[in-house]
Amino acid sequence: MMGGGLLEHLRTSVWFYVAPVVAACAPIGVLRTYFNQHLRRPLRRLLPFLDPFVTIDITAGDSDDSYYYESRGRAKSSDAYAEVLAYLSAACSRGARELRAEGAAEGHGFVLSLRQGQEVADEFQGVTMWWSAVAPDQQQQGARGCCRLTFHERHRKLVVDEYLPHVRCAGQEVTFLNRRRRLYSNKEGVSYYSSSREVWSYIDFNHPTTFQTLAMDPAKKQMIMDDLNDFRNSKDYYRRIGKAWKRGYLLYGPPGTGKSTMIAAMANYLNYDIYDIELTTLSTNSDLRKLFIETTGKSIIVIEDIDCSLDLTGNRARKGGRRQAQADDAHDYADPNRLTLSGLLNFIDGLWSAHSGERIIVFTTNYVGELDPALIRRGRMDMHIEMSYLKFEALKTLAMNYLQMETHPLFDTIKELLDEVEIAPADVAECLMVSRRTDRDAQACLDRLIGELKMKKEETKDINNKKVRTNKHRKKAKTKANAKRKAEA
Ligand SMILES: Nc1ncnc2c1ncn2[C@@H]1O[C@H](COP(=O)(O)OP(=O)(O)OP(=O)(O)O)[C@@H](O)[C@H]1O
Ligand SMILES: [Mg+2]
Repeated sequence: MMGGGLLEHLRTSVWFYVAPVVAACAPIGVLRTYFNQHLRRPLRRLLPFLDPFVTIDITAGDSDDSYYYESRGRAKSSDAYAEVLAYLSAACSRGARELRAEGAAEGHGFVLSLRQGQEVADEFQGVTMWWSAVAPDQQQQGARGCCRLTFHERHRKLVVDEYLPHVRCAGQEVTFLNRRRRLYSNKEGVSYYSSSREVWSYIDFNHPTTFQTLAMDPAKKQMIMDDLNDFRNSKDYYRRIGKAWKRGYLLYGPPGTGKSTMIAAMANYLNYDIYDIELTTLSTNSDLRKLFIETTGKSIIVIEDIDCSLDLTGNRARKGGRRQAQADDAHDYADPNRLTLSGLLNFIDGLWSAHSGERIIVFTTNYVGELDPALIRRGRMDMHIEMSYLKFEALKTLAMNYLQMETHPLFDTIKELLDEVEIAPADVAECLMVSRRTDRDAQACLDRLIGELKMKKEETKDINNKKVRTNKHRKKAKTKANAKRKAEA
């Protein structure tokens, strides 16, 4: 009765006839506004019941927007996109049927990635995630392609808190392994306002040396490799104890014993870049500071022949006690217009704490005794490695490198000679160099080495004889002088 009354009432209203016409003719925009204002929210609440899947797009970025992102503390989206692509390439592309191949930065291999439109599934903690490579929308100007992740709503927390960080981390690792490594050298005329491009120049680093080809005591070699491994895997440890993630190595020994070769082996072992600092081209502490700031993580910073680099050696030790040295430090560092030992120490200790990423610093020297103890104390240079003259075990490595031989009848003679003679690996390497690898050539190389060792033995004998003669002479002269003094008394 009441319903009939209402209908009657509406029929008398003009809107009863006009409203459907208005609705039919209403512009789509009006309907859309009505939908957005009144219907969208309730429908969205219904959506998870109908479609429980969530998607996240990681978009290809613009290489010019780095300042924007860095200034807001966010990673460039292109970085994240590249990392996701790298991750997918390594982790999931085996399951995909349509792939894209790009030449790898090193070697003759290819890096595979998903072709646009391809989908792959990835398992993480027993949960399946779906990835697809989405092509940019051709209709939209400036649209970019993206990697789209789809997962069930109930795994949202797992994806945001654990899966995506895992993807980025693994992607960074793959990108790092695929990159070309670099050997940087500092340019001249660095100022504090120079950009990183003006501070460092680089070439690709393709040194073939590995720990396997490095000739030295096998136990010592293993110890160094273990130490590097521990360092590489100790991110959490360094964070827990509140120290910068860095480690210092001092390599010392006579010329040609493999100090520079060891640095190349370290870089190859860790897959790090090398920053080679030539201190003599710098004039102030600020220049040095700038150089350090512009290094990246996962790198080895090298200062070769530190004993020859400016006046950074034993001055402080000679000047007086510890107190005097500290006073000198303060004075030196206060003077930014000079390059000083205290400036260098300060950068090694302090500056890195502010840097993220692991760094290794290596000093090399031929004269360890002449260095200021402050420069090489434990904590600054954590490990002191002596690169010594060649011993028989290390010779076997060189024989393998140069002649591809594990043993030879002449090895016994060589072993005996090596026990008596000091010879640098570089000199032995010279003897073993041969253009053709026939047995006859190998024999000739070993003969050459034996000749060289015998010659050195004679030289050593001569030197020792001379020393004995001089000592005898000195002793005689001393006794004579004492006797004369006694007689006079
Ligand atoms: N321990 C070693 N193992 C393998 N090769 C070596 C070794 N030491 C030297 N060599 C060979 O000798 C060459 C010179 O060695 P390297 O430059 O590493 O010596 P260094 O100790 O850095 O000398 P310097 O003190 O003069 O800088 C290397 O290119 C390498 O071929
Ligand atoms: Mg060297």
